[in-house]
Amino acid sequence: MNSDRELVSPDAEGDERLIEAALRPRRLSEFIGQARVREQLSLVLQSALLRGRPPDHVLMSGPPGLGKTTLAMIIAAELGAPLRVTSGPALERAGDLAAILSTLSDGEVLFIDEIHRMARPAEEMLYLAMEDFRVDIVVGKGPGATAIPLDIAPFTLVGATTRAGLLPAPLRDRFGFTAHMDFYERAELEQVLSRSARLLSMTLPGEAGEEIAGRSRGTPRIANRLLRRVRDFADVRAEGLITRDIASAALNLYEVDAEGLDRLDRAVLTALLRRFGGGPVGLSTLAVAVGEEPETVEVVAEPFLVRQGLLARTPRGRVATAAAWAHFGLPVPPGAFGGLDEV
Ligand SMILES: Nc1ncnc2c1ncn2[C@@H]1O[C@H](COP(=O)(O)OP(=O)(O)OP(=O)(O)O)[C@@H](O)[C@H]1O
Repeated sequence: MNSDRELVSPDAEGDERLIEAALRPRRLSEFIGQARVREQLSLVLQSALLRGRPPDHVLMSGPPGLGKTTLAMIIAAELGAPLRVTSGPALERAGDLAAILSTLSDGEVLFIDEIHRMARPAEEMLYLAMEDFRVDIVVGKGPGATAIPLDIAPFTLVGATTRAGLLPAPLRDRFGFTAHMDFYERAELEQVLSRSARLLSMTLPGEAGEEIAGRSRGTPRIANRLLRRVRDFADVRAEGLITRDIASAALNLYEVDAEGLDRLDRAVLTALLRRFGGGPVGLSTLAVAVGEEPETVEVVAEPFLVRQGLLARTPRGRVATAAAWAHFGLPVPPGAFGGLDEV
């Protein structure tokens, strides 16, 4: 059975990947929300089609589960180009990347997920490939090593990262367009849910969709996952009938709270409030307190907590806001907020 962490985790695993594939929008016009990114991207793609040239390289940044992979697939579909998919951690050596780059076809879209986790030598090879559509294949070792230049087909790189700040400037600068993906509004998630319900042949009344959307952590992947748990609950306990109350009972059962906070979000806030008096406290100290890697706390939990106005990142460390104290029904102690009246 799923733990609440798995249920609201923004990462997809196993069978979920298959269901996700079925629910993915295929064209830009079907993609819900992210209006600004959609419009910007549409211009980049249309002008490339007009010129008959591959568009500039595209970087997408933002928390997991917001649709970066979906958009990469859409870019290829809109261009009518083939898509090659890889990820930063798979590119350990320059040779791994060279093998892909040298077999790209004209105009192909190369999607590198988690591009900030690519090994350094591969990254350096990518600079030249992005700029000049060329790679230098190094033959031999030591002083006798020679670089043999190899032309590659013009391609479009689509990179995705949850941590744009970790990308070295020379790599970041080689992208002609950066799409900043943000958490979805509740109304947008309602649209995602009603589209998914239609594709899954479910009847989802608006009020029930509203309830699920409000608990989806601003993330389409989580919305789709909660929808399936509500369907399970309705099938077993309510003869398949979904109402707001049934959705709410199902989500309570799975311990998804009214703001959609997951186990990690709650652990981070509880540690911050109870162990560190609301902060300020450094990221690594906070991460140790919840038994997670600092990167997980920073990438997975914090962006949503900041967006919900529950946590602030300050130069002196992480600070819980008045709303965080209120969320847990705790009184704000004197001297809270680390002396900052901003929060
Ligand atoms: N704008 C959207 N409209 C409808 N569904 C969406 C949208 N964005 C994402 N989804 C749904 O959410 C799921 C997750 O999206 P996707 O895999 O593209 O996220 P991601 O940002 O690439 O996450 P990760 O980086 O973890 O792979 C997809 O299956 C898709 O069904």
